[in-house]
Amino acid sequence: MTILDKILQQKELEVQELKAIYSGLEAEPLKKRPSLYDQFMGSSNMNVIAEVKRASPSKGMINQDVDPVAQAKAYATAGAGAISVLTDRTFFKGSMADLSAVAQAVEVPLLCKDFMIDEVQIDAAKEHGASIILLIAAALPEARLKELYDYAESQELDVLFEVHNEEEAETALRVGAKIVGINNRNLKTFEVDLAVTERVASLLQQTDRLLISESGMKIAEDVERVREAGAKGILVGETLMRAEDIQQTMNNFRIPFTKVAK
Ligand SMILES: O=C(O)c1ccccc1NCC(=O)[C@H](O)[C@H](O)COP(=O)(O)O
Repeated sequence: MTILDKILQQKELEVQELKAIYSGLEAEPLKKRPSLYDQFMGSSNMNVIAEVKRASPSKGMINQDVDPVAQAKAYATAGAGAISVLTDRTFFKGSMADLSAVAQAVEVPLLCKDFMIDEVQIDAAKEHGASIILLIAAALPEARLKELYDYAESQELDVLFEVHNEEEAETALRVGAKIVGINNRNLKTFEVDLAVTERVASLLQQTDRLLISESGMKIAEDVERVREAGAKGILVGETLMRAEDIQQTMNNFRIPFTKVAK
């Protein structure tokens, strides 16, 4: 069984618990946030989705004792275009409480980073202040992805639709995803390779589609590589969580889209 299978098995249990809490509840967002899509498409610099990530299956503990609010405020001050909060407890040591606390502290678009398999998780994400949810192509059959995509849109949430290979990119196209995250990390083997963005982005080039390259960004050269492939945004967890100087790291990543004469 892969780690993704184990995570999804755990999500089945969590969904049962959430259904007991959320049945019949009409979720309201805590506050209106700017659209991730509009903001990133209109930007002249690489956009960063900065992630609050305490731990992960591939790296173990990253920063378990982080104050998510202080971290998110530091990200926003440093110029993050959006913030991602990992809310999975079992494998990433996050929580919905982290999401709520961050939602009250920052104004930027906010991603509930979890493994969505049911509408009730989307309700919970919205209720805790998220303006974006994640759908992972590898996690569900296409018909179910489409249902959840449409449900999230009906709730006025943006969807980051995550793919890792050409086949999943085709799924993203058929689902009609406007914002596609290309994850450089293979969620089954943990291998990280920026060539994934270069390969998969070529199938998704369309002027009105927003491409985000996810995972494995460490230095400015990594960001230049995915910019060349067509990414308008990057999703960064570990490097920012370990950064001694968040502002400096963010400045290194927020490279311009037009080449600057030297
Ligand atoms: O990060 C993991 O180990 C992981 C394992 C299994 C499923 C998902 C996983 N991570 C989620 C992510 O995609 C990353 O948190 C995100 O893209 C940031 O990656 P990084 O900058 O490399 O921390």
